Amino acid sequence: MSAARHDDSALLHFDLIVLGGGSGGLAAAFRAAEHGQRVAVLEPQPLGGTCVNVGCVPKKAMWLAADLRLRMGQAARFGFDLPIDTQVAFDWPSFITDRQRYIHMIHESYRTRLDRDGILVLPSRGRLAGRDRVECEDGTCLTAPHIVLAAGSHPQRPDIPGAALGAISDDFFRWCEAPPRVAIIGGGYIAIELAGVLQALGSQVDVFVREQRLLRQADAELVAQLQENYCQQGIDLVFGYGLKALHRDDDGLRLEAEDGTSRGGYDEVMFATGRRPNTADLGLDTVGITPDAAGNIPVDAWQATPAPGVYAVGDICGCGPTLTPVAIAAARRLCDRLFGGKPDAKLDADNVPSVVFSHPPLAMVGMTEAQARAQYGADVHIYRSNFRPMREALAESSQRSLFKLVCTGDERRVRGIHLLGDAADEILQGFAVALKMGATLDDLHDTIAIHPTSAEEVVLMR
Ligand SMILES: Cc1cc2nc3c(=O)[nH]c(=O)nc-3n(C[C@H](O)[C@H](O)[C@H](O)COP(=O)(O)OP(=O)(O)OC[C@H]3O[C@@H](n4cnc5c(N)ncnc54)[C@H](O)[C@@H]3O)c2cc1C
Ligand SMILES: NC(=O)c1ccc[n+]([C@@H]2O[C@H](COP(=O)([O-])OP(=O)(O)OC[C@H]3O[C@@H](n4cnc5c(N)ncnc54)[C@H](O)[C@@H]3O)[C@@H](O)[C@H]2O)c1
Repeated sequence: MSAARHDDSALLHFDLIVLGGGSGGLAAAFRAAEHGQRVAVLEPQPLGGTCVNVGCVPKKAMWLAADLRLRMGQAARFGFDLPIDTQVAFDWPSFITDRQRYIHMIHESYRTRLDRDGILVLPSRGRLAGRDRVECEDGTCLTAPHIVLAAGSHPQRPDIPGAALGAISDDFFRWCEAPPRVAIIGGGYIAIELAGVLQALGSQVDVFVREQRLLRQADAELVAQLQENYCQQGIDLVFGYGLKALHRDDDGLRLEAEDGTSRGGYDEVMFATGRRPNTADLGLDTVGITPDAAGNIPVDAWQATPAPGVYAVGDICGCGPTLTPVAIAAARRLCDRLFGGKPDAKLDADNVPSVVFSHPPLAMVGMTEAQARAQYGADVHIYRSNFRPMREALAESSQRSLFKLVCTGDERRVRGIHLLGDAADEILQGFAVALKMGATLDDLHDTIAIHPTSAEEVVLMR
């Protein structure tokens, strides 16, 4: 904290206090400081929260390693002197050192920027002690007219006997090798992403899903193609599975199903069964905030909680998809509104693009076919391209890509773009802008294709 900006008499009084130094909290702090505000951030863990420490960043690093492994398996087909489907040894501990060095650089850059902007960071949990007051673990009290709750969420284990024997995604980032046999419980983002990484890096992965399909929020046709690709990669997908209990026996970990069957021999069982907001011991009762049944802090469209002056952003309020850029966007807009003279600034949670970092990645923005049919009935027009990308064809792999446009009306307004395939994670961002601007199929067709790419399929679909 710069002495020039905070004299002793005002040391404990701020314009804004932020609880949580993750994606949303840091974005709020930086934006408020840009607007000349005196800001304090309370964060008991390493800076950056879930995304930087046990989420997006280390996950993407592992995904990149897994992707490289899969590509190396194809190298012989491209003339390299390597056996077909080669399993080059992967030094997991050495990669973790590099991964953590990269994460350390992010911590350092945050620290530099916080110091530069005169933001006070206290390594403490915070607890509301009134509408304008926050208490630190050592009893220090800070006051401010504005408080932002950005304390995030944590992985949730199901309430079954033996649940404590299972790992959660936080544990995955501490592993130093691929366990030979892994069972993953859940069919959402985390289950799919970690299944792909582990299988590529040497584990035999079985995924047990309560529903009859993976990824309930994604378009059903793309999910069917992804399921086929995963099966070809050797991942065993078990649908309609109700887990009753988890035991350890001589063979390792054993799953007991509700239908009486059991499967054992697992070295690790990982729960990827959703997350719950971090609202325990936040002092919400002192300001009259009651979380909803899912544990989310209630907020209106302006991130305001029922307590005047207290706001919430990110996973803790679950408004919009629980994604890093959503938490950041909500925080920046809130601070632009409170301190930046932009009275209309608020999060627009419609048409948020997102990517599941599967192998290959699945990218989506806007409506699925099912959502469009529910809203527009028969006036929905689907365009699709199911193809084998050049790399897979050259490598004689049967992995396929599926790109799909969901359009409505005579003008064929693009309502949804769904891409499963190599580089879909990088392709979608620009097309998401087009969708948000109201592009029609003709607009896509009027754009000259970039050849030869997978991306050109988006402007060539008929
Ligand atoms: C495995 C995994 C992979 C993910 N991958 C992606 C991805 O690829 N792309 C994407 O967009 N999103 C991804 N996400 C989701 C993304 O990480 C979250 O949506 C995002 O981090 C939420 O930001 P937040 O600021 O709300 O919370 P967080 O980033 O979790 O920050 C909350 C912070 O608050 C702190 N805190 C808790 N209690 C208190 C307290 N009482 N006082 C002070 N501080 C407190 C915590 O220590 C934490 O640092 C992933 C999540 C996981 C788990
Ligand atoms: N690439 C990304 O952007 C990315 C990656 C990871 C996580 N995230 C975010 O983090 C959130 C949390 O991820 P997640 O995968 O934990 O949650 P999720 O909500 O995506 O999926 C949870 C899965 O667990 C299942 N489940 C829940 N309770 C269960 C139980 N008792 N028994 C069996 N199955 C159960 C659900 O049916 C679902 O399939 C995501 O929704 C997403 O917003 C994003």
